[in-house]
Amino acid sequence: MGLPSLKDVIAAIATPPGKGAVGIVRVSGEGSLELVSRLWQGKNPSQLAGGRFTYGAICDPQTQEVLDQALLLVFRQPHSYTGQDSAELHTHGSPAVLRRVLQALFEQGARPAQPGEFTLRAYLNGKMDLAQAESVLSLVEAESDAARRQALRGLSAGLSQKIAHISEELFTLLAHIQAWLDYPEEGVEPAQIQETLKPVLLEVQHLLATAPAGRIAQKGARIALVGAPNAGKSSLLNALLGYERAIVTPIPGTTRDYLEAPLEIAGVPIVAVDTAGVRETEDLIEKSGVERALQIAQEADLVLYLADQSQPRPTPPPLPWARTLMVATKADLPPVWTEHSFLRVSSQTGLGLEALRQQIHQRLLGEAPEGEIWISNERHVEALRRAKAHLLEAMEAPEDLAGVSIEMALDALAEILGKDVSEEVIDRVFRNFCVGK
Ligand SMILES: Nc1nc2c(c(=O)[nH]1)N(C=O)[C@@H](CNc1ccc(C(=O)N[C@@H](CCC(=O)O)C(=O)O)cc1)CN2
Ligand SMILES: Nc1nc2c(ncn2[C@@H]2O[C@H](COP(=O)(O)OP(=O)(O)OP(=O)(O)O)[C@@H](O)[C@H]2O)c(=O)[nH]1
Ligand SMILES: [Mg+2]
Repeated sequence: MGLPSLKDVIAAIATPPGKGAVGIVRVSGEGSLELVSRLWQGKNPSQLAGGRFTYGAICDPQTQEVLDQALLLVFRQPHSYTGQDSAELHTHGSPAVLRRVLQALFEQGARPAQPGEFTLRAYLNGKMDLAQAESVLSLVEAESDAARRQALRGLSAGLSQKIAHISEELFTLLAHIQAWLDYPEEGVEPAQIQETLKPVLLEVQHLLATAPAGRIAQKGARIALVGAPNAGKSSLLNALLGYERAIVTPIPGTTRDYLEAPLEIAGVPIVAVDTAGVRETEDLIEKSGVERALQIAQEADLVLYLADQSQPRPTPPPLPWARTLMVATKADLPPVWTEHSFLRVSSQTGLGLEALRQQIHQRLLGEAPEGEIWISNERHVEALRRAKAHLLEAMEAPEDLAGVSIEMALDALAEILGKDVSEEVIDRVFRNFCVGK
């Protein structure tokens, strides 16, 4: 295995498959401008200023056939995305054109780029750290505004700066401990290990606490609507969606199987799951619907437990209460019971719906402060957990041993930025990229 060579000229189509207004072929590597110039009719790419477009034609050097009229964008190392000489051919966005252009580049000696290889080069050439490269991938995959915001923050080195700051404090402490151990007679004050580590540990814990919100901003959340038959689950689903997705009738037991519908709340993509009303039943179909409902509630990121406040209060089913929002439905009808912990909502009049949306947003993302970096990457979570464990060790350890734990914490933090990581780690990160990125 091993990482691909940095030396080759690599080429790939950077735009998505299919027809588009414009298609882009990316080329990067030492000699890439010279290679492209053999296909280019127009100003000589080797003499173009970096970061500038020029208009011309792409020609097959073997047949002299014009493949397309195009724009050529040139970058000169180190001032490019990859840090190497690079070029982009902006053609008409036709698969037939793009295929031929790529073919001609291969015939001139370029090789197909592997998934993420342009960004891999950017990382290996020091244009970005590993956490930023991962943000590139997150940004490309972002399907919601919340995800886009988070990824962009990571790409702008938000996390990298935080990690660098924490690491600096640890390096300073380490140096102090070393000095104190090495020159005990020089009057070096003993390091205040616990006092120094406490705020650092808090920062790490703070970052870790953003992980659930970060994951939800990135991937979205599943919300289960659960409650007794006729509680108004399907009606609430429809009200949240703004259209009649689920069947609503006055007959208890209308919804028998679960039903999923996508919606967005405050920029977070959500899958709302309407479920069968939970009750004791001998009906085999309904029974498995009820079992499913309870299962879905256990697996959901958030549960809405619905209870009809115009009817005697039902006995609640077993639910993950820490992740459950309690909703009193049919608030337009006179209440038989009231309870402060329940949010009153009417699907019929829309009363309380906005408050419910806010509560949902708050419960899903509330712990993580807006405007700050949120951890959304499992690799980062895992490394931060290790750093935290080593910091806790260091706080317990005698002075002469604390340094070892601090060093291990530093190693874990460095992994996030991709310093001294194995090829396997790098390979695992870039494997998920698309070709051309
Ligand atoms: N056509 C096109 N659009 C694109 C990209 C691209 O590569 N090509 N990008 C890629 O994914 C993103 C933009 N990111 C980029 C980041 C750095 C450089 C770059 O050339 N940086 C140099 C020079 C900067 C300068 O001229 O001031 C550098 O950092 O030294 C280019 C694009 C989004 N849009
Ligand atoms: N007045 C009033 N009636 C409501 C409201 N929400 C639901 N209903 C009525 O309550 C009945 C049951 O509503 P559904 O939404 O089907 O209830 P459900 O919880 O999905 O019921 P199952 O699928 O049987 O478990 C229907 O007749 C609805 O019209 C509300 O906000 N106000
Ligand atoms: Mg229903």
